Amino acid sequence: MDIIFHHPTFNSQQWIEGLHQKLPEATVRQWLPGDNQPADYALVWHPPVEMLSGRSTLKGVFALGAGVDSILSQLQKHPEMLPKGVPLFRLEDTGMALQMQEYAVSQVLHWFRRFDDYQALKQQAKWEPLEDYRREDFTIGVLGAGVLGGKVAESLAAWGFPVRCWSRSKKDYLGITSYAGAEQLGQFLSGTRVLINLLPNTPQTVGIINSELLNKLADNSYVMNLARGVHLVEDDLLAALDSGKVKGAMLDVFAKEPLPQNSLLWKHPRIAITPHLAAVTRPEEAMTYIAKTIRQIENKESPSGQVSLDNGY
Ligand SMILES: NC(=O)C1=CN([C@@H]2O[C@H](COP(=O)(O)OP(=O)(O)OC[C@H]3O[C@@H](n4cnc5c(N)ncnc54)[C@H](O)[C@@H]3O)[C@@H](O)[C@H]2O)C=CC1
Ligand SMILES: O=C(O)C(=O)CO
Repeated sequence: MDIIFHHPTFNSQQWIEGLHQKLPEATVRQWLPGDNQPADYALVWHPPVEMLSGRSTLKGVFALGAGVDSILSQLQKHPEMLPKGVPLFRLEDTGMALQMQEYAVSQVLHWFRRFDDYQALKQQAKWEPLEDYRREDFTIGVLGAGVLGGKVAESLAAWGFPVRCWSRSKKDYLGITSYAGAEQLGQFLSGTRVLINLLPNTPQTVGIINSELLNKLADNSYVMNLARGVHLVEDDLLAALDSGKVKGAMLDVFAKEPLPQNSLLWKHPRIAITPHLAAVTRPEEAMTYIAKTIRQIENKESPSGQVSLDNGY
């Protein structure tokens, strides 16, 4: 079995050795330009078109992340990159859910305990105890309740917050109110105090966090974007912060990354920023999942994690 690997920043040797340990029968090699030798599987992130083009003998392509928007947009321009019938897989959790939970829970608690307000008071050297927020006024809404959003919702419910989620179809997470489809988006937003975005980037979700949506949230709401920058209309967020509708935002992802130096987001006192690291690929867990999936494909079983090209995620 031959496996080719390409990632613009990962340590290829670590992956080649790690995969070989988990799949001793496999020959794993870093793909280099000009290599058109046979391959059964390809592990990729931002692959050059020529790496995959015409490889009709592939049994599977693995994206080395959870979001497949960049590879799907490349495919739109170069459909020959994924020969017909070759399944595309993505990383399902593989250690990312825990990272997302850490990120979301710590920030929600930061807002809930009013540390943002105390930080502002501290700037003025003011000793001023504020009224506590109540959990019942702190409903959390998770946009996109899939592998990551579902786990984030569950971890916040465990802290006693009222939690709701919104997705394409209804979910059955314990203690979480589930809304589905465009027709229930308004209901989901009404009364939501903290909005956490974990949607995939598809034509249906681009620009979803805009003025119209923000205006439907509870007053003094908070926005956390952990999915993709294109989900959020940055100017609309700035306007909602300035009008007072939104009290604070925590952003991990941006329409343009790295976030340009002249972006107004940097300077806004009520926007916190992290450089797209809410959840990163953990090599050990990712390799375990990929090795398991390859074995399932070889045994003609149906593994989970296959991307639906029709749904776009
Ligand atoms: N900031 C970061 O470091 C990271 C960001 N991500 C982002 O998180 C996203 C979510 O990842 P997963 O939970 O693994 O994806 P998933 O595919 O398991 O979940 C997606 C959820 O969104 C819902 N959804 C999709 N289209 C919808 C629509 N039009 N209307 C309503 N609901 C819709 C689905 O029903 C599903 O519940 C990824 O696509 C990626 O963009 C992922 C990993 C790290
Ligand atoms: O896996 C993903 O989709 C990511 O955004 C990783 O940072």
